Order: sequence, then structure tokens, then C-alpha cells
Amino acid sequence: IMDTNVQKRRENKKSLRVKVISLGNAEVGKSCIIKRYCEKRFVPKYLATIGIDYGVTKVQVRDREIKVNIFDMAGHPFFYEVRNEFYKDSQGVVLVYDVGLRESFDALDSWLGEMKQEMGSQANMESIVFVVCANKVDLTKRRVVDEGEGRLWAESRGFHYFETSAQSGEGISEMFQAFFSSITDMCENGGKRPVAEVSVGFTKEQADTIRRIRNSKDSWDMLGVKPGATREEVNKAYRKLAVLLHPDKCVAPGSEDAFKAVVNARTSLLKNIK
Ligand SMILES: Nc1nc2c(ncn2[C@@H]2O[C@H](COP(=O)(O)OP(=O)(O)OP(=O)(O)O)[C@@H](O)[C@H]2O)c(=O)[nH]1
Repeated sequence: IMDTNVQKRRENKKSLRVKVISLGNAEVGKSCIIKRYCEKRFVPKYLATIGIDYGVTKVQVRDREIKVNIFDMAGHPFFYEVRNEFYKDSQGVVLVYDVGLRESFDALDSWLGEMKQEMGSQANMESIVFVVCANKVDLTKRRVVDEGEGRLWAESRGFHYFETSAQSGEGISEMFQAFFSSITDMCENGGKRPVAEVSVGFTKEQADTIRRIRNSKDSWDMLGVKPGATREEVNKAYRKLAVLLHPDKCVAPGSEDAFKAVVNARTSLLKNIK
């Protein structure tokens, strides 16, 4: 009897139950990614998730058996009321966008926002593992968000980044493996996301600035000044960006292009200001 009790206790310690959710705009492929992983198949026909889908799967991470509860959230804004109560108590979040639709990438910030808002005061983003899926990479011709841009957004926030295709299966098992292994690490680490072994070497401010510059609509917008700003205002904004993004100081991917773009924006603006 002693032996079986000890055995049982040991097994309990090794088994783990976690909750994960999927987030992202409607039609980016959240359900298909989960289906590809759990059922090893792909359904080309789009069936919108109504509110929420729920599934359970078991995975093995090292010597532990992990029981995973997956909540597949509907991306359509209409289902906000249904989604909002499912955010809490998640250990992991799969954030998905479609590499062929820029607005689905830009929407990731608002998905994080919705989540934070719904979790309210108990929001502790540090104890949640995030993985970003740049999905539908099989459709190469319609791709508009490149790897550098997606990876930068993810890694500057301490999130994992994977290029995936639910259609071909590319990246899916690697993504889930890294995801579940991180969640296990986190649980073993007392609920804190372990600090990355290799620091990314750049700040979130640098990463966000590069992204803002890439998405800016004109030179004024790029420098972050209002149209019609004075020489001094332009120069001041320029100096601040130049210090932040100078290639000698900034190693974030895309910083060199962003730096050049800022130099050019300043030159062209000053040409037209008396
Ligand atoms: N080519 C291609 N099509 C995909 C891929 N993933 C999903 N799709 C297609 O995209 C459409 C939407 O996929 P879903 O998985 O239903 O999207 P969803 O994000 O769950 O959408 P909601 O449930 O409305 O939030 C379907 O027609 C899928 O067949 C992919 O990797 N490549």
C-alpha cells in the first residue's frame, strides 16, 4: 500500500493540467491550427467559430504528462460577450494572424488589449506564455507581412514566434512543442515566465519605434510631428529617433532601414520648410 501511495504522489507531481486559448481576427486560421495539431487534418472550407470551441488533448513534455484544455475563441467582434469570460486562468495564449492580411497583424495589439481588460486586476501577463503564429505562409504570393516584422513584434515582447501553415502543417508541431514546453517550464518555475536565456539585445521602445516607422503614412508621421511643424521641431524629433535607432547602438532587426528612412524623412521635410 505504501508503495502505491508513493507512486501515486509521484505521478500527481508529474501530471499537469493547463488552460490555453487562441486569439486573433476571424478567419486567420485559429481553428485550423488546432485541428491540424489535434486531428492531423486540414479543412479548406471556412466555418466560423460560434462563440467558442473547446477541446482536450494530452501531451508529453519531458517526464510529465500535460493535460491541455484548449479554448478556441471566435475572432468575430460579434462574439465579444462570449469570449470575455474565457480569458481568465489561462497559462498560454496562441496569437494568430494571416500573413496575407496586414490588418490581422495590426490587430494583435488590440487582442492583447481586450485580454488585459477582461482579466482586470488579476491580469499578470508575466505568468502567461504567448506564442505568435504567422499563419498561411503557404500562400506565398499574397504575403504582405514579412518574417522580420512579425518576429520583431513577437520577440520584443518576449513571445515565441513561428511561421505556420495549417494547410501544409509547416511549423505547427514545432510551435505547439515550444509552447507546451515553455508552459511546463513556467509552472515548474512557480508560475513565472522564465527569463529568456539569450537576451534579445534591444528594447521594446526600439522595436515599437521601428514598427511605427514602417507603418507611417508620410514623413511628418514618421518623425512623429504634426504636419506643418517647424525646423526646430523636426530636428528635435529627428535627434531623438537617431539616438534611439542609430545602427551602432541598435541591433533590433530592421533598425538600419528605419534609421535611413528617418534620415530621408528629415531631409525631405527640411527642404520644404523655410
Ligand atoms: N491556405 C491556407 N488556408 C488556411 C490556413 N489556415 C486556415 N486556412 C483557411 O482559412 C479559413 C479560416 O480558417 P479558420 O481556422 O476557420 O479561422 P478562425 O481563425 O478559426 O476563424 P474564426 O473561427 O471565425 O475566428 C478557412 O477557409 C481555412 O481553410 C493556412 O495555413 N493556409
